[in-house]
Amino acid sequence: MVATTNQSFTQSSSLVKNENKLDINTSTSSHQSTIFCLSSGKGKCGIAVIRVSGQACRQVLKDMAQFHHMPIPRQAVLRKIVDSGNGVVIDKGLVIFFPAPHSFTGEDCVEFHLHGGPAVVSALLCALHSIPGCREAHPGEFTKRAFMNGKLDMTEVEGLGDLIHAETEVQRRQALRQMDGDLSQLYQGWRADIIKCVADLEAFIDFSEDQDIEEHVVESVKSRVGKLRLEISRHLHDNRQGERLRDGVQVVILGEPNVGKSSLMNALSQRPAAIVTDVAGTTRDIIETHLNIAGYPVLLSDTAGLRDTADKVEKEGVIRARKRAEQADVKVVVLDLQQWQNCKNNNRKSSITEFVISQINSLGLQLYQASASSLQILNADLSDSDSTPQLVDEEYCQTIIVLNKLDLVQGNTLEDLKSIDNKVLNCAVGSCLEAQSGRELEPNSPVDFPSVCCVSCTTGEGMQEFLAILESKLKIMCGDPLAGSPSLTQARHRSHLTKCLADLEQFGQMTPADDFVIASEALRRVLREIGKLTGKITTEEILDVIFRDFCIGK
Ligand SMILES: Nc1nc2c(ncn2[C@@H]2O[C@H](COP(=O)(O)OP(=O)(O)OP(=O)(O)O)[C@@H](O)[C@H]2O)c(=O)[nH]1
Repeated sequence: MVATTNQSFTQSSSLVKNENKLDINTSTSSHQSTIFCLSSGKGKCGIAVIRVSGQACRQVLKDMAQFHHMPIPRQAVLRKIVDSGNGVVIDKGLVIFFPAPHSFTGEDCVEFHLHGGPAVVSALLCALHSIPGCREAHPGEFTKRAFMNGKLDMTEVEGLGDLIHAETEVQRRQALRQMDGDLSQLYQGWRADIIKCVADLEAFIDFSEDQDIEEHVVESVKSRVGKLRLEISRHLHDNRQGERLRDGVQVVILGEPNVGKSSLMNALSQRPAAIVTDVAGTTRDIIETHLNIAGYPVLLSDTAGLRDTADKVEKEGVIRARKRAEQADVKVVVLDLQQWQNCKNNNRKSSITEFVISQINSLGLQLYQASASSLQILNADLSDSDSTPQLVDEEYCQTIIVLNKLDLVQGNTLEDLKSIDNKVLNCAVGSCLEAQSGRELEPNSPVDFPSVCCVSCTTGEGMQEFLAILESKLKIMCGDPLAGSPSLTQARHRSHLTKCLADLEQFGQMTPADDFVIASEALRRVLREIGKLTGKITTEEILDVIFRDFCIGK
């Protein structure tokens, strides 16, 4: 018998069926109660939206909005809304019916749009309570039902959760893309590829004794698995752009005492978040504030001034500052231009580059700029399945060097400063730092040198330029959520895909002498991991974790 394409297809579809056997029973059972909830915000407002989902919706429409025939689906109708228990009119408002399965949850759904007074809302909720089979929804229960009824997969559910929690414009864009199914499509595509590979391989195992078997089948599977391996590697080694955007970019302000770190923190957050005094060592602990900078979510940290000190409390502050520096996505290193002015005044020759380098050296901070992994991945050739790069997880961060107290620079020193080309300064400082880090730069590598800029926290001079640089660094760290293939956004995804990659790599090491049955089992494990990723295979425990972060009414 010859392993034909058709056989492969037949196997492929039976494989899908087997895969589906792994699913937990996700269909919503018909005896489930009907749920309702206030879906708009609490408190007095113009309009309140109350949603109902489940079998009792038709009864609700009859009893509370006096529909003897069901209204036209998805069309708002103005009705008097009545408490069917006592016949009292609650309010006059819009009623919309979404019959199953064409609703958010996949069940019959009703939406009431009423006046947003607390008494109206509470009267409607009480009236719904009295309808048999109706109860208030738990947090995220509408979405859980949508998931159970196959309306959304797990990544889309997570995208929806992120959309609800999105606080900045760029976060919103990423969440919307995920909710719209871009990530789901990517993972489903990978799953379909693996199903095809398993089918071909198993056809080969079953029919390999026949001389007519197409010899290239195994090689073709290996090559397709190799490509997939590279795609997943690329997706995993994206310098955590999507996760960073979801969780917030860690921007840490570092420097010696008294250089103006807290002043910069206050200027950025536009409030006196940190105490500013002329006493060196004022800030001891880490002070954090959440900011929205050009649509990017930022966790900004002010830290204790870095210096050797005998003071127990300050010492602990310095340890914390250094630890925080290690976790930073963007390091903002503040230097005091008055110190450079003093050098000049004392006739000590020092160019601004020399000053910056010597100051940074004395702080003892690591200021790497680009990760080797990102460079290798960027340069890898997708068409060559054997070129899976060896990935090195290296620190990846961006640095901005802020020369503060510009207002205190005068005379010739100011003239010197103004005559310097910023690009030349960036390159000079960058080259020195790279040389000191002992790393060799690859030619034409997309390495960003630290950016240097001059500001005065007192007068605000240079602050716009600093903000523009910070914005460009945030863009580099988070990427554009709408460009290219969708980003990995959650640690959960990372964990499943890392396991997939390990199994794909194991498969890639298979030799003709190996047992193909064991090799195909590795691919089946990949299928199971992708199933867990998209929620095809799940447990109540995982569902509880995912839905508990949803708000009531969603
Ligand atoms: N003239 C001038 N003074 C500044 C500027 N920025 C900060 N200062 C002053 O410098 C002093 C120290 O400022 P801070 O912001 O507390 O400095 P810090 O780096 O946080 O200090 P530590 O808490 O000791 O680490 C204060 O007296 C500020 O008013 C500036 O741009 N120009």
